[in-house]
Amino acid sequence: MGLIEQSMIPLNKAIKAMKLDPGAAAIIAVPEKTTEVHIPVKMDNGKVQVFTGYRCQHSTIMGPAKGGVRYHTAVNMDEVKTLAFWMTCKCAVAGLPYGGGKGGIIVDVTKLSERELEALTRGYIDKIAGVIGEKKDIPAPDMNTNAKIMGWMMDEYSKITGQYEPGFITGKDISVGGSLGRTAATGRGVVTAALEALKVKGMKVKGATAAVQGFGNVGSWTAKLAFDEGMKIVAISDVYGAIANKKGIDPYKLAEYTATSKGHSVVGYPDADPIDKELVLEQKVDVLFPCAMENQITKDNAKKIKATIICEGANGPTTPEADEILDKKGIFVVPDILANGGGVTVSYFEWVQNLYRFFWSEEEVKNRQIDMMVKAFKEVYDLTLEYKVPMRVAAYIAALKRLAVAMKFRGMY
Ligand SMILES: NC(=O)C1=CN([C@@H]2O[C@H](COP(=O)(O)OP(=O)(O)OC[C@H]3O[C@@H](n4cnc5c(N)ncnc54)[C@H](O)[C@@H]3O)[C@@H](O)[C@H]2O)C=CC1
Ligand SMILES: O=C(O)CCC(=O)C(=O)O
Repeated sequence: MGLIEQSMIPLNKAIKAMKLDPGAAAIIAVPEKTTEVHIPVKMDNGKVQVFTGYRCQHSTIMGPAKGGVRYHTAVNMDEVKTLAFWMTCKCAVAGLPYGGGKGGIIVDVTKLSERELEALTRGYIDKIAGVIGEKKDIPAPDMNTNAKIMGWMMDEYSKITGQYEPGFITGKDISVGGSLGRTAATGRGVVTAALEALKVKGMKVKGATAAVQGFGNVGSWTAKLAFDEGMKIVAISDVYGAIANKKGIDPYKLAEYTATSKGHSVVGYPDADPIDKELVLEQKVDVLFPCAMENQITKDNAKKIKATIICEGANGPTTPEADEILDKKGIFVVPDILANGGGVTVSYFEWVQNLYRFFWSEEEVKNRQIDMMVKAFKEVYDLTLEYKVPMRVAAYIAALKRLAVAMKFRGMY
């Protein structure tokens, strides 16, 4: 089954449970606009290489499209469309005045020099400039993109429009209009959601055990902030391998290690033992945080999962077949479109600050983010009780309720 079809399964369950109007359901099932571009880059060896990139605006029903840009070899149009659809639902669950968008380039960033990466980034913006903008579609970071790349994108777009354009992109460095708290925001939201889930399950936070898949932006900040709450991180993986320590891993020390390790990998960290990376998902822990990428928890490994709670930092880490298995096992799953909405929430704060040219303190950003996440969690949890559906379906119901009202008032159905 392709990613788009997979993503329609919980959506259709929500549509059925809430008896959504078929017209509204049909609108939400497809993206508004997709763009494919080809970007020639003069490489350091003097030869030209042409890269393929995408941008998809799934929806602008509730506001401009919003969502990150991914640099990865597995990027394809279906993936970008699905990620954009998830952004529409995520923004609606969080109550943000945005639709959903996403972009990506098929590229292995480890094979590019800094100059090639910058040329590719600027070339991508040149090609998609017509379909993005502060009031149209606002990009942000995703896998293998970061504040430096957002800065190049902002600079290129500002050159194209002939004016300073901080509000066209979020996840920027503070010096060019970024928001305090954005780098840690997705992890902070994931941990906020996990704390709410522990509360619902009547479990203690201090000493609760956790395993984290992925140690990039989302995984590393999830691990650090969970550690700050007193949780014990017993296993962590990345694309290269995994480490475990029953006594707990200090993610701050691990981040110091990965700052200079080969490929910035957790592999070789001296205060833990190496384990098979698949085993991270199978640890007997209170909370499992999948923070890498889609389709990691499948029908093959779901049976072996022993966590009490799964809190999804990544987008789409669990396949629909796995979801059914986890549900039967009674595992409490906090779905991606709720759990990882902290990143786009603080992106929204960044955009607001850019529009006003007035900046908030980190404390203000954090408090507002936590308030919004706790409210969204409660709304979704109440819907699980009302409709007797799992948290994932309840999250789609929360999103569809908002989208349906907006569509109605726009006269779309
Ligand atoms: N950066 C953000 O603000 C947000 C990101 N997300 C999602 O979170 C996930 C991670 O994104 P980032 O942390 O930004 O990316 P990143 O590129 O900073 O980190 C990705 C991490 O996952 C690891 N990884 C990749 N494949 C793996 C595998 N098969 N097994 C174990 N580890 C693997 C990589 O080694 C790296 O440590 C993605 O699904 C992304 O769409 C969701 C919301 C916001
Ligand atoms: O910060 C944003 O605008 C979007 C982050 C993102 O791409 C995501 O939540 O998947």
